[in-house]
This record gives sequence, structure tokens and C-alpha cells, in this order.
Amino acid sequence: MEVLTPQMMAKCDRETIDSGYPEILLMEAAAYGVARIAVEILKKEFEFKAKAELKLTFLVGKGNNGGDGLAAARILKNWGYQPEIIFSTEAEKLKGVNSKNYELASLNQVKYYHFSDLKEAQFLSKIENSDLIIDALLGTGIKGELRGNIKNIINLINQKRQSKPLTLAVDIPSGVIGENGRIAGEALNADYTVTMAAYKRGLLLYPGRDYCGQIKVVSIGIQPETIEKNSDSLKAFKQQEAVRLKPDRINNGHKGSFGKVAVLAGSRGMTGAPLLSTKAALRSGSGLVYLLTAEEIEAQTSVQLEEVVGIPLVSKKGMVSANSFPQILQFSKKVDLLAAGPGLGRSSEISDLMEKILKELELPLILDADAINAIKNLELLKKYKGELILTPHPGEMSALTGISIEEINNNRIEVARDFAEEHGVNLILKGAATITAAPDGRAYINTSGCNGMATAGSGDVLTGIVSALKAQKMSCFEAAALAVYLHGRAGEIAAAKTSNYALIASDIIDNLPQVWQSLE
Ligand SMILES: NC(=O)C1=CN([C@@H]2O[C@H](COP(=O)(O)OP(=O)(O)OC[C@H]3O[C@@H](n4cnc5c(N)ncnc54)[C@H](OP(=O)(O)O)[C@@H]3O)[C@@H](O)[C@H]2O)[C@H](O)CC1
Ligand SMILES: [K+]
Repeated sequence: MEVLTPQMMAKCDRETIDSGYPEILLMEAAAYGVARIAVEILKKEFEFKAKAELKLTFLVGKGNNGGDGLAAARILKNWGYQPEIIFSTEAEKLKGVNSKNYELASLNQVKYYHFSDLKEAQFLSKIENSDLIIDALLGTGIKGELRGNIKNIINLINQKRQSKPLTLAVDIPSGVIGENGRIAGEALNADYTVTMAAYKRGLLLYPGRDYCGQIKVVSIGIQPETIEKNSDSLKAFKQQEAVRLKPDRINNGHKGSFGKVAVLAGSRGMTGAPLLSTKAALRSGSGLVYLLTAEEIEAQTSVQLEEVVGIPLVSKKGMVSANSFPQILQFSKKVDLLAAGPGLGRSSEISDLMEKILKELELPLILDADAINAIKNLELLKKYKGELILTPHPGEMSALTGISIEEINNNRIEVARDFAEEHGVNLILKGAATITAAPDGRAYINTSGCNGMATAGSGDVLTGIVSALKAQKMSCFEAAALAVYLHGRAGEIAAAKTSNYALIASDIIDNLPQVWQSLE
């Protein structure tokens, strides 16, 4: 599913209208989507309350977001509900389709108030007595910090109300900036968001994402071709993509048919990281996983995970030595890919080794953690003879690019895309929300995951999953995006069982089987 900026969305609206499709029909479809989802919510939450007893309050602004709300209020009135509208502005000054929808709502006797005519206590009592608030104050047309009555309304609801009624946001919670998910000073917190035609970036990027609750996309008459044409190949990765992309498994396969993975990882004191990566690869479909690790710790890691084949490498002070390169080169001919980094440690030997690997190997490489920290010359990435997947967190990305962590997090999509395009690599920019970018400009925003996954070893697990998927003959970009999604889902399931506080990286691996089952 495409993810658009407000400008792209406006272009889709404009092209559809210019092609002869009446604007009021687009708005009616948007409103119908809002009304339909409102009814679903009401039926679920207030099973035993009659329609006429339910209190629905629409907060309506003067733009088209307000127009969607006005039309939805009229539709719900026609379905037997008793909605009330609170206008942020003088309703009589609405223009175009919004003015028409005001006329129609008045014709159908929808009750309305102007915010300015209500005393603070009256307004708050209306809010607190509502079973459902429908937020149609501001949509993608927001400019600058909140101001005027809309600011007062949002401020009063956020600061003064005693209890929080259920809230459904129209298109995007008011105050969230559609372009980047930042907050215009304040925003209304929604339990549900009904968004029109496609995701907007602000719904999936933080902090905006925290305000959206459950997001439902409704189609409003804009053709998929129009959306695709005006989008920039940024998509949301969800369960349906996971089901579609999961690698096939043949019934007459043997352990070599499902990919041979080599993981170059571990050092003295860092035996957990390689175990997490290799175990996650085994739990993600790999038939054969080899652990290439410092000879000092190989016996120890092999004892801890029976299914992994341990390959001891020449080491120095507990770390893999640069002199192990001939062994790695030789071994690379036997496997489908090499994943390097987890727990390797930092030293000039590791940097030298990574340089040799990037100069001389040809098989697909997945670089994480210390393998990323070891890259001293970015030119080597572009020159690498095989395919590359890098999985940095913002700290590693900052070290790699010199861009500050803050700037990376404020521009996650652009930073990931630019790096992938410039260096010809597939990139997973970890953190919330994880972005996966391909060298040709395609990118996914991941939709799974939870804050409990910000825990030691979580990245090592991801490396294992990516490796297994790539070794099962997926493209690098799709293997990376699917791995991020599965990792996130396994984390969510683990957190549901243990809590975000108690979640540890091995819980993610333990819940991978349930995620795989959900794809069948
Ligand atoms: N055909 C379509 O375009 C469709 C759009 N849909 C819905 O429309 C909105 C986008 O509508 P738009 O009118 O472009 O913008 P908004 O309704 O979001 O808001 C514009 C008004 O809000 C005022 N505004 C802007 N910024 C602020 C702020 N920071 N604080 C307070 N008020 C603000 C602005 O007022 P001015 O004073 O600047 O004039 C505008 O009047 C989209 O989100 C959809 O919900 C439908 O989906 C159908 C098709
Ligand atoms: K809104």
C-alpha cells in the first residue's frame, strides 16, 4: 500500500477532479468511509446501547477535512444516529463543497453549535458525555503551529477533560503533520484513524504514529493508477505484503535447498550475539547455518546451539584476526551468503578483515553492527562485486555518514533512500519506524514492532532473519523488508506475553514460529 505526502495526495485529488469526477463525490465517499467505520466502532464498543442514545460529537473545521466530517454526520443522522456538530469556525462562512455539505446537514436537521458560543464548561461537558468524538478539525491542509479556535479546542480537550472519550480521526489526527509525523504544538489523540485513499507519511512516522490508534484506509474513488503515478515508491509493509512475499518451500527439498548461511560473528565475551543471529536464521527457514567465529570461543558457542555448525577462525586477543581471510574466502564458496558483524568487536584487525571481504568476495553480504563500524571507506560499498544489505541503527548510520542521530531520525526516509541510492546498497535503517530502502529508490516503512524490542541482541536476531530469507532466494530488498516485518511481529507477540518491559531478544526468536504460522 502506497504512502503519500499531502502534496502527492492533493495531486491525486486534483487530477481526479480535473478528469471530470465531481469533488463532492470524493467527499461523499470519504464521509461514507468515516460513517461506516464509526458504526463498526460503536457496535463493538456499545453493543447494548440504542442508536438514538449514543452521543456522537463531530468537531468540524473549515477546510475539506471538516467537509468530510459534515457529510459523515449527515450520513449517520440518516442511519438513525443523533450526531451533534461543534464548528471551530462560523459555519455560514464555509466555502464550496463544504458549504454544500453544511446546507445538506442543516436540511437533514443535524444539530450544531459554534465553539465560540459555548462556555468552557459546556464544551467540556459535551466532550465528556460523548460516546465517540469524530475529529474533523484539520487534515492534510495543516500549516504551521496550531492557532485560533482549533488550538483552543485541542488544548481544552487535552488539558481539561476528566476522561478520554473514544476518538476517531478523519484522515489524520488534527495537529499531526501529514508530511513528516511531527506535531504542530499539540494534537488530538485518536483511537482510530480513517484515512482516505492511501497512507500519509505522518500516520506511520513517529511521533505522529502514536496519535493514530488503529488506522483504516478507505477508498474514495481515486483510481489506483492515479495513486501509483503520483507516489514515490514508498510503501507500507504490512501482513498482506508478508503473506505475498514469503519464500516458497518445495516438498522434495533437502537441507541445502533452503539456503546455506554463514554468519561471521562473536568474540571473547560476546558469545550471545552470534548465537542469537544463527538461531534466528534457523528459525526463519535456513537449512544449514555455519558460525564462523574466533577459535577461542568456537567450542563454547557450538556447545550452546546443537543445530549450528561451528567453524573456528584464526584469532588474536579473543577476536577474529585479519589473517583468517583465506579461511573465509575458501568457505564463502560453499554458502549462499555471508552475514557479518554481531559481536565481532572493534579493532584494526576487524577493519582490515572487512576491507578484504569487501574487496575480494562476491557472494551476497549482510553487514551489521561491528561489520558496519569497521567500514572506513564507503567507496568499497559501491565497488563490491556482490549484493549488499546493511542494517545500521541510527548510531551506526551516524558513524557511517557523519549525519547527526537527530537529523537521521528527523529525516529517516530521505536519509535511508539517499544512502541506498548513492552507495548501491540495500539498507535497513533500524529504530522506530524502520525504513528499508533499495538502490533503485523503492522503500518500505515497516508497520510492526513495539518499544520492548529496543533491547540488547534485538538487532542480532534481525540479522539472522534477513540472512535466512535472502538465502531462500528472495531479492535483497524484499528479504530485508520482510525480515523487518517478521521481526517486529514476533516482538509484538512476545510483548503481549511478557510485556514491553520484560521482553528480551531471545523472546523474539521464540515467537517466530507463531509469526510464520500466521503467514500460511
Ligand atoms: N478534494 C479533496 O481535496 C479531498 C480532500 N479530503 C479531505 O480534505 C482534507 C484536506 O483538506 P484541506 O481543505 O486542504 O485542508 P484541511 O481541512 O486539513 O485544513 C485547512 C484549513 O485549516 C486551516 N489551518 C491550516 N493550518 C492550521 C493551523 N495550524 N491551525 C489552525 N488552522 C489551520 C486553514 O485555515 P486558514 O486560516 O489558513 O485559511 C484551512 O482553512 C484531507 O485531510 C481530507 O480529509 C477528502 O478526503 C475528499 C477529497
Ligand atoms: K482530522
